[in-house]
Amino acid sequence: MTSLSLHLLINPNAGNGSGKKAEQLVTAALSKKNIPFHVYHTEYPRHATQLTEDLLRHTLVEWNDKHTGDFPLLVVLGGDGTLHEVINALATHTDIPVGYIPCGSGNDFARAIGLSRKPLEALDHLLSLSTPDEFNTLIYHNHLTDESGYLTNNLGIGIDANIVATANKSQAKKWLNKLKLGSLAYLVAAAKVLIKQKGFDLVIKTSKESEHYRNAYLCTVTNHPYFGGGVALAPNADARKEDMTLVVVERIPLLKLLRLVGQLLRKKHLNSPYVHLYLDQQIQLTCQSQQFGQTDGEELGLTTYDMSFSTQKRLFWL
Ligand SMILES: Nc1ncnc2c1ncn2[C@@H]1O[C@H](COP(=O)(O)OP(=O)(O)OP(=O)(O)O)[C@@H](O)[C@H]1O
Repeated sequence: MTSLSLHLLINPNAGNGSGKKAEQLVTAALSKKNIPFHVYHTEYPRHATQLTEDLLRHTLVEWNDKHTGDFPLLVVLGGDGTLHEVINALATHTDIPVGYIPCGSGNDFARAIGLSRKPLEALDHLLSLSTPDEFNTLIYHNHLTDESGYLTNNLGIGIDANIVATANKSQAKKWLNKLKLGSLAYLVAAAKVLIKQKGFDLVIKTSKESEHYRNAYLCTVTNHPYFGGGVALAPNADARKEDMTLVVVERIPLLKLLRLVGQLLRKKHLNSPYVHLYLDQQIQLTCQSQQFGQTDGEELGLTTYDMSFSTQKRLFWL
């Protein structure tokens, strides 16, 4: 078995404080097992990026099964947002493996790859491995700004991103977070913007087809089934496969929309004529009106889009 030295990058606030609890459990278990570890806490948004870049300069190395001594493994304790920052900081270092102990609110990536959301079970799994494994991450390139980004989950334009932006702005989120009811803020935000979100013009292109939607409501490019904390939007998507999944949902009247939400929660939405699914290794989308966007649950703001997507394999210690 590979001997490891663990570098635990912890967001104590993830999952309304679950990060802190996970830290206590994990560090106690590691001390008991005499496994060496170092702890780094994120103190504010984007701090995980900075901490990873520091570790990249001094500590982290590419995977090599001939490595002598303890292999320095970066392990993220946080939610999808913290993992997103780490993966982006290591974007050009795909052979540096990343371990993960999920303790966020949504934990969609963990759900997708079948990783336990119980910290000690995830730790046991991590310690049972002797080599890393490859999973696909998504890369988006924004042709308007010439920027690229890496995703473990999805990029969404429209209602999902509007909900994220509205929840983050709301005063209610602050006190709901204090009451450990942060997820309720998203439900409240959803109720607020479900009708407010108007249909928008969207052009999509894959290697096989192109389509012009005049009344899009949700447009999500994803690597795996889940979004929004366990909603199986693209039930057949798989982070081990090269194909990405694009889901477009059309804006429909409220009653039909509520019915569709019910179908979505029962995984019956793919039968709806208003839901369109594309599986491809090349996806391009253009939206010329300003719409909310989100990447792995983090806000992209209110902007226009001309983006192409591809996948990239990276090593995870999972
Ligand atoms: N100490 C901190 N205080 C406030 N925000 C932080 C802190 N550390 C990290 N963050 C930010 O918090 C955001 C959310 O964190 P994270 O995704 O880990 O938890 P979550 O939102 O509860 O989980 P999920 O994304 O799975 O729903 C991240 O974008 C990160 O930048």
